[in-house]
Amino acid sequence: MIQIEKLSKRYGDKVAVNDLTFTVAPGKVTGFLGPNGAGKSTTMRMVLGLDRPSAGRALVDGRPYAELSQPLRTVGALLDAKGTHGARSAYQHLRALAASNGIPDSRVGEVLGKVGLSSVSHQRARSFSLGMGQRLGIAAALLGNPKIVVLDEPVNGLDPEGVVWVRELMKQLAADGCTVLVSSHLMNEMAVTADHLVIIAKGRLLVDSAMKDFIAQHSCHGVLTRVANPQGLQDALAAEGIRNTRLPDGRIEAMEVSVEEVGRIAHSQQIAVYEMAPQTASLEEAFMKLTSQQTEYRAVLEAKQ
Ligand SMILES: Nc1ncnc2c1ncn2[C@@H]1O[C@H](COP(=O)(O)OP(=O)(O)OP(=O)(O)O)[C@@H](O)[C@H]1O
Repeated sequence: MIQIEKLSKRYGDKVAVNDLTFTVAPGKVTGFLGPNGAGKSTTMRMVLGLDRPSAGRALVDGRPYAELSQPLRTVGALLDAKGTHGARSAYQHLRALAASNGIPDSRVGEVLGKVGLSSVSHQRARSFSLGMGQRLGIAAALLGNPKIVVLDEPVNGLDPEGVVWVRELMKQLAADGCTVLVSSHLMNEMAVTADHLVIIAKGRLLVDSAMKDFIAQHSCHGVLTRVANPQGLQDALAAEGIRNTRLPDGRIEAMEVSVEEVGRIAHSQQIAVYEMAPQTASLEEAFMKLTSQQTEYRAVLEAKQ
């Protein structure tokens, strides 16, 4: 388990993390989301003892990271994929990490196989692509067979096959009882990976909820329909208690209803239907809406003259 308790971090005048409290439970993948500059990496760095909190504390397995005697055996982390010694081979890099944490050499070959780098294990890490570097970082995180895994943007730079692999790996770790904290910018990716969701913006907690509750609350379904008699359809929908609006182009948007239901209602009124399309507001949109007022860095598109 990871416990974040009233955690804050200031850099001079800048408050990067602001009075954050949440718990990351075992047996689940917890997605940690927020826009650029929200404070995700800073929080993870404090969990891993790489940054000192200005206030509050972060506990790993009930203790601050600094008090763990063989930390890689308790918590594995992927923070910066370029954090490897470029002149070393993948094998040498992992062997050095294993030696400093009392982990047998045999484990190095195992994790290299697990992340698919066995065939390049003697190449210098410097020659690795971004995706291979991510795989090596994940191998390092898994080296000590830890019960807690912290991954900062693990799918960054991975090809689609790699993205699916990381997703399955995290689910497997959670199924084995591990505590998995994974940061991302991508709400849709988290929706299919994480069981629990923590969203922060400007260092503050916005959402701490089961993923299924967040999805139920924020993905709204509707149907867009073009018919011969818009007013007739609107009246019929309203008579069945279905919220709807007429768009400027005359199409009817019905909320929280299926295509089949709207089709049945139109048919019952003998209204000719020319077009129907299901509408789903994406979770990505919900995430952007939630964080839009809280975004630290936003690109400004210049209007065309
Ligand atoms: N060492 C530092 N010195 C000064 N400011 C910092 C430092 N590290 C982070 N910050 C600032 O703290 C804020 C939070 O940064 P952080 O990297 O934790 O955000 P993030 O959510 O991980 O962002 P991203 O998604 O872009 O990686 C940012 O405004 C950042 O500029």
